[in-house]
Amino acid sequence: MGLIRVNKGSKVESEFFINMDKNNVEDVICVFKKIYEENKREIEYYKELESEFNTIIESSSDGIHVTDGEGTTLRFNRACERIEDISRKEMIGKNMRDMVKAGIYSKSVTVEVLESKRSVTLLQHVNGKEVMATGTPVFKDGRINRVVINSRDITELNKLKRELNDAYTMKEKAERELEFLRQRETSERNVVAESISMKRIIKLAESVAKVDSTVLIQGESGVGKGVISSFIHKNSNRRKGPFIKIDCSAIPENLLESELFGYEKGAFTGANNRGKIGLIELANKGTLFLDEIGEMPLGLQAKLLRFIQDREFIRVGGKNPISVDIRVIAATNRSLRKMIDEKNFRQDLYYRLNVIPISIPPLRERKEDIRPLINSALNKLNKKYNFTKRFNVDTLEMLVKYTWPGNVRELENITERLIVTTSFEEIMPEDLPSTIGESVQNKRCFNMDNIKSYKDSMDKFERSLLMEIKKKSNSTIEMAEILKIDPSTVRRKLKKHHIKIDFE
Ligand SMILES: Nc1ncnc2c1ncn2[C@@H]1O[C@H](COP(=O)(O)OP(=O)(O)OP(=O)(O)O)[C@@H](O)[C@H]1O
Repeated sequence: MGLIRVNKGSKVESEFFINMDKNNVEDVICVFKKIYEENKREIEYYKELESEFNTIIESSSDGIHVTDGEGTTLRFNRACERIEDISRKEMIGKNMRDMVKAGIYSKSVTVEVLESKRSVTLLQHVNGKEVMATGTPVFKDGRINRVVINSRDITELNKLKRELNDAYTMKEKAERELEFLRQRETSERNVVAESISMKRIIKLAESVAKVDSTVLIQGESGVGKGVISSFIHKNSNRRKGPFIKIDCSAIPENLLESELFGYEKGAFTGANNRGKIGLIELANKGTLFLDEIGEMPLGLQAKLLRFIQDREFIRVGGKNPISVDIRVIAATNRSLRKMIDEKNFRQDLYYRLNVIPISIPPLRERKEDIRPLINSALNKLNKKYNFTKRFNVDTLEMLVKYTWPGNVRELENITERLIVTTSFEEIMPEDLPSTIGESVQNKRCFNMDNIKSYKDSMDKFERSLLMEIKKKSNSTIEMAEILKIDPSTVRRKLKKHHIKIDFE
């Protein structure tokens, strides 16, 4: 027996022990002794490279999915698992054509790459998610050897896109509605101007609208100072800008300054800590309507005067002046001249405001406007309540004769009350509140100019008489006693005139 040592190959140093018996080989023992240092380093390098490669693939936040040339999954990184909500175990070794057949994927980018033999990007639906995937073929010897797919979950992105689109649509809708409401308001709120005085005011307002001069509108409460002021705005070049109305009498004195001029953060205790924009700033590029200017506290009048002179102001607690581009319209039902004499209104402010004075007369001085105003209110309210009510001629006559201390606002309120509280289509004089009936001296229930026939007049008289007596009675029996007729006759006549038997 002898041992022969053999060195074989260039990479591995090995020893062969051969057991020989008379020239015959009995046993061969082979011992691989040593790997060449050089090869060992090479293998370690490849191992390290593979581990680094795996780490990169696993740490990618985009999905990386690799299939072979048949579309069978070889690799499926962690991001893929998260994005597509499928575990690696379920994917490795599965063919993508089968996954589409099983309905897990809506379509497969791998299949499309294999068919088209080029890079493909498409939107896949996987487990209810929207996944944007790009597949790239890797060629070897002219054939596709691998398909590498990058995928990204765009469900969230699409959701945000949809929300953004919805927001845009809503914004456009709101703008259109606003425009529609503006137009409707102008047409529905057509300013009634039948009297010569109102016609003159409208003409003046139209020419004033073309310039930016400050306007002071004076007139009793409810005559339409607000209506004329918004008419000026709507007919001016600022019509697309804001129309900001400030009712100086409605805001408490201690809040008026910060409401008007705004404040900087920490300006006073209780102030919003981000500061607040004032109504004057909000009116930039538009019109500022200072209603009830007579109620502006004296202290604030000085600051308002400075603002009107320079179109610049400083927020409460602020340092830097802010400039705005606005037209100012002020209105009052008080005599500012008298207030100046009483030292309650600054004379210099009055002259700054009174550049273009407009004085709206009360309704009692422009009776021609009453009828069209009633008709306009009636149409508006009939539309609002879906009614078809109308005023009886005598009722209308009484309304025209009434002095309307509350002016147009009172007229609108009474019209609304009558429309809502009366049961019949035609609103009769008896339906009017007693204040109107009493103040209109002529208490006739019919108009001498409007007699159709004897019967019609007698009918009107009878109805009117019944309504008046009913107001004074608590039952049909009481009515019968006053009228000295039978209660059954009273009931029959009430029925004939459609008067409700509704005693409390
Ligand atoms: N000429 C008019 N045409 C149509 N409606 C009018 C007219 N004048 C006034 N009105 C209506 O009368 C009501 C009162 O008008 P407005 O508020 O403009 O009066 P005002 O003088 O500003 O009142 P206040 O002094 O109380 O502020 C509003 O509903 C308005 O639409």
